[in-house]
Amino acid sequence: MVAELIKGNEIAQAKRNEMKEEVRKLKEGGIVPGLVVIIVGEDPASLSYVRGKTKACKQVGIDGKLIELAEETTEEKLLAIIEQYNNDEACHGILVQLPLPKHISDTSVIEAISPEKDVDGFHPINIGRMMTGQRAFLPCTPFGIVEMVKAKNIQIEGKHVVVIGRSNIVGKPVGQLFLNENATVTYCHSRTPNMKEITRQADILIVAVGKKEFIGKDYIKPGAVVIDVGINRKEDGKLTGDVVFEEAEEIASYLTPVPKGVGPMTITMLLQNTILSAKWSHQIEGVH
Ligand SMILES: Nc1nc(=O)c2c([nH]1)NC[C@@H]1CN(c3ccc(C(=O)N[C@@H](CCC(=O)O)C(=O)O)cc3)C=[N+]21
Repeated sequence: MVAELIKGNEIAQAKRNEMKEEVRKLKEGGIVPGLVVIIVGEDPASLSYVRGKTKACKQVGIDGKLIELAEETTEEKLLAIIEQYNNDEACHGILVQLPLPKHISDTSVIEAISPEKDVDGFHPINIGRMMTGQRAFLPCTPFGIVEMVKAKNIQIEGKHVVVIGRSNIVGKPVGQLFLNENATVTYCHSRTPNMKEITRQADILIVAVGKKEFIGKDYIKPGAVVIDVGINRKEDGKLTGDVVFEEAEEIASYLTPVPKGVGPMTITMLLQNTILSAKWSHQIEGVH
């Protein structure tokens, strides 16, 4: 079997074209969705990611503002800037790029963002709302993964989803979202014995371990759907995932590539959340 690729970049582009139209209509009603992206420090990879985010905003007509702060910026100063945008009606979404410098607490920063502008879906209020099935901003990478599986008309209800990884940003919430879609969900992680025995039961295997080409074909049930969330750089500078692509391709039914898989979906769901936030702030209903 040769797996069919789930091309995140194409699904993302189709969604962005629809969003363009949605934003155009909102603007006719005087609403301009606005996103503020804040980065602290000069890490080149992080800078390139946030520039990608503001470029994507422009593509769909969202007013994207990038704030670049020096590495030495104090936590107090960052919190003051967040407070300024919490109180700015033209701003519907605030994203502070992670990781932050060591002298700034991620938790303090995430909790300082108004839950109504937390388009990353990282605030404990949004995590709680997601868990209890209330209206919430869903975290972008997990949300994008569900959307790309749905775009391929792959059934989720009743399927066994195995998540490898338990980060707050990807692993934990992606399992929750698939549970909300009526899947049976199992989590594996670094302390799981006999991991292969579990992952080989997965109908849908979601790999978010952060280790280059860690998952080979021996972890995959023939015909499984494999979602590779990893982004790692190889010695030759090329990007690769947490899955050995050529091996997974031989055995899976569907597979996401890296790059052009989950990454572009993450950014697209950020745009989606910003548009939703603009609607919700004007009491316009909008669904995920
Ligand atoms: N507050 C916050 N929110 C985030 O959503 C967030 C963050 N911090 N910190 C870093 C991670 C990483 N992340 C990516 C999003 C898209 C691509 C992406 O589009 N990647 C392209 C390739 C890009 C390239 O060529 O380097 C692809 O996979 O095709 C990658 C990485 C969002 N993150």
